[in-house]
Amino acid sequence: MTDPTSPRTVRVDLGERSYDIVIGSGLIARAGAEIAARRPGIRCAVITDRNVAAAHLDSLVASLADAGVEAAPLVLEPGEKTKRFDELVRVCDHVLGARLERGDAVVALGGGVIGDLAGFAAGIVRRGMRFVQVPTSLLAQVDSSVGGKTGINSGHGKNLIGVFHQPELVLADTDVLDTLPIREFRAGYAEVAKYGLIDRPGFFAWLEANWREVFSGGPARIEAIATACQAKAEVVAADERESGARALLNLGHTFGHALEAATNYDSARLVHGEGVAIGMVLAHEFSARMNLASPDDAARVAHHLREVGLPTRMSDIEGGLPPTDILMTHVAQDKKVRRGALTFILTRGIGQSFIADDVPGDEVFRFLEDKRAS
Ligand SMILES: NC(=O)c1ccc[n+]([C@@H]2O[C@H](COP(=O)([O-])OP(=O)(O)OC[C@H]3O[C@@H](n4cnc5c(N)ncnc54)[C@H](O)[C@@H]3O)[C@@H](O)[C@H]2O)c1
Ligand SMILES: O=C(O)C(=O)C[C@@H](O)[C@H](O)[C@H](O)COP(=O)(O)O
Ligand SMILES: [Zn+2]
Repeated sequence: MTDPTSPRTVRVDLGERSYDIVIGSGLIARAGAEIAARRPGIRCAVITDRNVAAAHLDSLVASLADAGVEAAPLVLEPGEKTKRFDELVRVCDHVLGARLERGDAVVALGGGVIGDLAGFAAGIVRRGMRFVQVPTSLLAQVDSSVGGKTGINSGHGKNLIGVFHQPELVLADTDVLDTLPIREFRAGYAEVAKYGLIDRPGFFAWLEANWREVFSGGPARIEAIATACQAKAEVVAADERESGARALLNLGHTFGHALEAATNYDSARLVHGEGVAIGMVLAHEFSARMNLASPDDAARVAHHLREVGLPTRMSDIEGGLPPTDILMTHVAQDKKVRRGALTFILTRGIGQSFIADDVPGDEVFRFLEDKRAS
C-alpha cells in the first residue's frame, strides 16, 4: 500500500526539458539535497518576498547549505505590484552581482508573483539560466509554478511582457500552506476549481463535496493539488506555447485580468485568484447569455465559489470600477486576441469549456454593462 505521507510526483513531459513536480510534506528541508543531487556543484540565487522570507527563507537556505549549495537570497516586497520592470532589473542585477553562471540556478521561493518574476529573470539573464520553483501559495503549487509562463505586468495589461521558460524542478512543500493567509488560500482554490470547470466535471463535483477537507489540510488537500498539477501537466505537454488547447487554462482570465488591471494591480482590492473566480462566473454567465449553456450551470459555479468565500461579482470589488469602455480596452489587450478579434474560453456546461474565436465585442460590452450593476 502507498504511504499517504510520501511525496507524490507529477511529470511534465516536454522531451529534453521534462521535469518533475514533487508534492508533499517536508520538501523545503530536502530541497538542498534534491537540487545538489540533480546538479552537483550548482550555486543559486533565491528570490522571495518579505512575507515568505519571514516564515520559510531560513529553512531553505539551511537546507541548501547542508547540501553544500551556495545561495544568494534577495527579498522583495510582497504583492502584485512587484511584477514590474524595475523589480525585474533588481532581480537580474542581483543574479549578475552574485556572479552566477548560466549553469547556475534562480530559485523562486514564493507565490505566483515571485515565480513569474524570478522565472522571467532566469529566462533572460545570460540568455537563460536554470530555474527551480519552490511554490509557497496554493495558487503557485497548483498552477503558476508549472508550465513555464513567466513575466511581468504593464500599464497596458496583465502579464504582457515575458517569456516561456520552464523550471527544471518544482518542489511543492505542502507544509508551507499552514502559514498562508486564508484569503490567499481561497484565491488559489479558484484555480483548483478551474481544472474541474475546464474538462473534469467529476473533479468539480468532488470539490463541491470535499472542499472543507481541502481547506483544513490532510489527504484531500494533497489529492486536490496533485490532481490540479496532473491536469496542468497534461495540457502543457500537449501545447507548451499556447498555440491551441493551452488557452483553455485561461478560463475566467480575460475578464479576470481586465479587473486586475482596472484595479491597478492593487492586491488589497483584488488578487489574481479572486479575479479568476469572478471571471469564471462571468464566462459561465456569458455562455448562458449566448445560449451555449444552461444558466443553472453558471448559478452552480457561483454558488460553489461563494460558499468557499470567494467574490463572484464585479460589485464584490471594493472601491468601484472604471467605465465599461476602459474594461473593454483591457479585454482588447488580451494575448488571445487574433487580428483584433476577441477569443474567450466559453462553456457548454460544467467541465465542457471550449475556445471561442471571434466573440463579438459589442455583446461583451453590453454583457459587462448589465453585469457590473448586479
Ligand atoms: N505563470 C503562470 O502560469 C501563472 C498561473 C497562475 C497565476 N499566475 C500569477 O501568479 C500571481 C498570483 O500568485 P499568488 O496568488 O501566489 O500571489 P502572491 O505571489 O502575491 O502570493 C500571495 C500572498 O501570499 C503570501 N505568501 C505566499 N506564500 C506564503 C506562505 N507560505 N506563507 C505566508 N505568506 C505567503 C505572499 O507574500 C503574498 O502576500 C499573479 O501574478 C498571477 O498572474 C501565473
Ligand atoms: O498556464 C497557463 O497557460 C495559464 O493560462 C494559467 C493561468 O492561470 C495564469 O494566470 C497565466 O499566467 C495566464 O496566462 P496569460 O497568458 O493569460 O497571461
Ligand atoms: Zn491564473
